[in-house]
Amino acid sequence: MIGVLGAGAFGASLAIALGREREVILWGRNLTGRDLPRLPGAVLPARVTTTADLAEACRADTLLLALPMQQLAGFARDHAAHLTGHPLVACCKGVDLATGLGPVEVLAALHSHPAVLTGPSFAADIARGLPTALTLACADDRLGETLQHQLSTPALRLYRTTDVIGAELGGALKNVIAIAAGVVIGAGLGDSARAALMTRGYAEMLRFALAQGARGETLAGLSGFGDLVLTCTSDLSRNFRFGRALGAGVSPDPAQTVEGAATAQAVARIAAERGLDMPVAAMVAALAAGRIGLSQAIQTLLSRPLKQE
Ligand SMILES: NC(=O)C1=CN([C@@H]2O[C@H](COP(=O)(O)OP(=O)(O)OC[C@H]3O[C@@H](n4cnc5c(N)ncnc54)[C@H](O)[C@@H]3O)[C@@H](O)[C@H]2O)C=CC1
Ligand SMILES: O=C(CO)COP(=O)(O)O
Repeated sequence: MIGVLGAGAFGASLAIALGREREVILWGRNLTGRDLPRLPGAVLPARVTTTADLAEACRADTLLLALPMQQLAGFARDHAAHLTGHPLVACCKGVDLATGLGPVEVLAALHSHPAVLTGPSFAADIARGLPTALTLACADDRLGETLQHQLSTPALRLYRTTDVIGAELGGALKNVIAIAAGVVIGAGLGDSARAALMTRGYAEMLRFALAQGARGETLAGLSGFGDLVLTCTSDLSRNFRFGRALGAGVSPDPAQTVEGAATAQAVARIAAERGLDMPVAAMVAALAAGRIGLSQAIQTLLSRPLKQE
């Protein structure tokens, strides 16, 4: 039995996808019956049971944590007694603002080798049974292989890596670049500018991740390049839409989970501390926090010194 903790859009979609193949229990703190308010119209398969009782959900063996990144540390701390010892798979994308840690490091006190599931995967697509491929990263490759088989379905193909840092940073950083891509489109700068921004943004992702010990090929894979392309080019992305609203000078929807906004603050701070050049992340952090306006943000990007690619 697989437990999915968090019944927002992504947790619900994973429960639907996995529940087509095997027994799943879906936990949400406000879950009532089988209603999925973050995934309107989606229906849970019969093999998915639902609960608002965390102890009941934690009778499952493997636990998938599909919570917003900035809630993960508090959740792990508050519910350590239920979570400790289970194989844990973090399904969130971001960097914890308070500590600068990724999801796997945040969960490290609860299991010796937490895993992370990341890559190009809109909840709406997953729930409809549309195909995609994801990265399952676990430092313990034997556990990673077990999880890979447990969590793969005919529509969800999981590729395995032991490069946890690379996988989680790819997922975290692509959201920051997606906000910037949204700004470019919202401000009417065009598709060519977006492609340039994505390319320079990818260079930033790689620079930051390599400095934290990631492998370059992980960033070039599903969890980095793959998710960057998806998120920077689709209206389904909340990070892209958030940036597009900023670029168009309208207020973003405050009800949406936009991981890249807090992650940009964390990444910009770490980059400044370590002397890493991350102009796109710094711009997104300043714009999202209201420290600079739109014209200054665009000017910052366009006035970078001329240098070798
Ligand atoms: N929606 C998507 O297409 C995808 C989302 N993700 C990632 O999944 C993570 C979750 O995102 P979504 O499910 O989309 O967000 P969401 O906003 O749809 O749902 C978040 C859920 O977490 C619950 N929650 C928030 N704080 C909590 C807490 N302290 N304790 C218990 N429950 C809490 C909320 O009640 C809500 O049900 C994010 O890190 C996101 O980047 C990853 C891939 C795709
Ligand atoms: O991570 C995602 C797709 O892989 C979802 O992106 P958003 O959080 O921007 O909607």
